Amino acid sequence: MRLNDENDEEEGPKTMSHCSIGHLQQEKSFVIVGYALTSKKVESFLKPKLEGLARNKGILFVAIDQNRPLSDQGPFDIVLHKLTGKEWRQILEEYRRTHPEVTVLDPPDAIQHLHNRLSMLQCVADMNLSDTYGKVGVPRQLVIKRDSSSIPDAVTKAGLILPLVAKPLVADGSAKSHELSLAYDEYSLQKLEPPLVLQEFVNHGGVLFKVYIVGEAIKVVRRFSLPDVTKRELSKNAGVFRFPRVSCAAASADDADLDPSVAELPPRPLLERLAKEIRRRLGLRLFNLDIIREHGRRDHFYVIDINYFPGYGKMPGYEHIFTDFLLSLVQSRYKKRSV
Ligand SMILES: Nc1ncnc2c1ncn2[C@@H]1O[C@H](COP(=O)(O)OP(=O)(O)OP(=O)(O)O)[C@@H](O)[C@H]1O
Ligand SMILES: O=P(O)(O)O[C@H]1[C@H](O)[C@@H](O)[C@H](OP(=O)(O)O)[C@@H](OP(=O)(O)O)[C@H]1O
Ligand SMILES: [Mg+2]
Ligand SMILES: [Mg+2]
Repeated sequence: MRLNDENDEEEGPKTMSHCSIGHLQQEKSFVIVGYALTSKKVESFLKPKLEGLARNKGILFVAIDQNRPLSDQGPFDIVLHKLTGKEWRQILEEYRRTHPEVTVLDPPDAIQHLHNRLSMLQCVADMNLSDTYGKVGVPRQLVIKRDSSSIPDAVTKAGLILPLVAKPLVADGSAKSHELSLAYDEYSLQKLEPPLVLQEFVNHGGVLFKVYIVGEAIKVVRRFSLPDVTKRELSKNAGVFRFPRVSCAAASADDADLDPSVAELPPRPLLERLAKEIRRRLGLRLFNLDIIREHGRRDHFYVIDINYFPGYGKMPGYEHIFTDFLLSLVQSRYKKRSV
């Protein structure tokens, strides 16, 4: 591996056909990052600018062939992945056991926490984060495992306040796991198919904060979100409405003409504490958080979603942040070995 990064000018990527991984590894001149990503993710993340910058910093991205044993490939310094399924998880766990020298980003069992919308937010609830900068919680929520006819009673018993956001319990990256609905009355929820999480909708002025985390680096952007629901609207409407992935759209709300009390970013020290705690508690390094501010309560924040290996392509300056992070991982391993 080459640890200096003084020359980080951007350049187009070179393909691996010109040089073998073994040769580069042998010379210990490159950090080799094996990646197992969907083609959609490769397109949005592994852009020419990232590959070019990485190469100039001594990092090479190499595609993992899922049809060949992982141990026969590489050798890798780092494995980067976002694929689902039990089989892939087992392959990675086995690889981690037999290759402790390789950093797998991130460990599959840690990622599993994010595949269930209840366990995803549990660590934030447990944290009970409250300091001079503000308070961070999660919306009150209820899980419906089966039997949709039980929903109206369950909602009343739990004392949840309408409207509710209904989210599939499983958040595995499938299109279905992103099919969310807003319910104005509990009876209409019987139309939906459990397993579900029913979450109180928190008015937040139609803007949310996406907090991207790459190791210790944090970047926050504003995105458009669902508009507030007024008491009047609630009393006049009934039913359950599917809504699109509004905050996932690449359109940023950073330049929009917004009410300053809505647009003000959450205090940096609060986000740093939150991110650090989630990293520690979940053992994750690559994720983002969706955070909203309760409308009219400057210091009250709610985490509503955590995503593993999100769309970093939409994070400003991700190429520099990501490559620095990869180098820091190798450097810290290197230091550990030489003490
Ligand atoms: N409790 C809530 N209160 C207010 N708005 C909410 C709440 N939960 C979700 N939303 C709105 O719905 C959107 C989608 O919800 P969420 O982020 O949980 O879904 P997702 O499918 O996991 O999204 P992503 O594409 O970020 O993975 C949020 O970005 C936000 O606009
Ligand atoms: O494919 P799944 O596992 O569902 O993950 C998605 C995340 O849930 C989203 O948060 C990502 O979008 P953002 O980076 O806008 O959060 C989204 O980014 P993308 O729109 O670039 O694909 C995905 O990473
Ligand atoms: Mg989200
Ligand atoms: Mg999500």
